Amino acid sequence: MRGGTQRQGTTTDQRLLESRGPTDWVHTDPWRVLRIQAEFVDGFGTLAELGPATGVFGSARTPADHPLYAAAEQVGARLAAAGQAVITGGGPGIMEAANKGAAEAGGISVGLGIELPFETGLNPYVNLGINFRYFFARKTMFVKYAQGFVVLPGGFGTLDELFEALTLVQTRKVTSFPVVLFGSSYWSGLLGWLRETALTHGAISEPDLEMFTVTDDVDEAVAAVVADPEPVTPERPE
Ligand SMILES: CC(C)=CCNc1ncnc2c1ncn2[C@@H]1O[C@H](COP(=O)(O)O)[C@@H](O)[C@H]1O
Repeated sequence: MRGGTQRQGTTTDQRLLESRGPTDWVHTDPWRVLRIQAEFVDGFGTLAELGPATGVFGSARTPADHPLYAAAEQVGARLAAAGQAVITGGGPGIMEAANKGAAEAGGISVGLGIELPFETGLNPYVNLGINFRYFFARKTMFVKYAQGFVVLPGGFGTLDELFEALTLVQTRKVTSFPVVLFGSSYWSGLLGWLRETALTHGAISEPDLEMFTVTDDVDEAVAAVVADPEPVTPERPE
């Protein structure tokens, strides 16, 4: 079967060679597939030889004078010192702090940027950057190239990335990622809800709650993702 539609009076190669003319065809879904494909090709090609890496997630809104910015910077620096590349969303706030720590410690500082209507661009501490149009392509890169995650306080974006990692572990799509929740007071409400509501409801099981390390200590956070001696893979109820 042949795909596409023939626009009245023009041919595909004519439209290709036409330098001005309407461009609406470029924006149709079948053509978008090529763009999506290109994002994967670009991402895989750029990151294939990255080596061991940790993802650091957290709020885009944390200001540079906030204690969590300093903590994320230290996390980035210690990860780099331990030979880990640091992968972030390449934006401001916690992402910038982790990239800064990694870059200034001489490490590989990866930023997987995303095109947003309120564009901020990659932060200046990214030394290996890719810009994505599609969140899902970008998220694949996070989970394909990072072997563990340190998640600092954040909003919807951070929660999305955290739960993506946890879902992949829970469903055994990946053997295991060590996941660190940094900032115990920030995460306590969510953890309490998971235990008291989601677990009680039967929506998750006890081992699911053992998938993460909760800490306020930079060294403990880094040790949990770097060493990971006995990664926890939760049992699925039969
Ligand atoms: C000032 C501002 C809002 C800039 C947004 N610029 C961004 N640039 C890159 N990644 C982002 C951005 N916003 C959200 N994200 C993604 O979502 C997470 C943070 O979202 P949030 O602030 O927790 O919900 C980050 O780990 C990142 O991967």
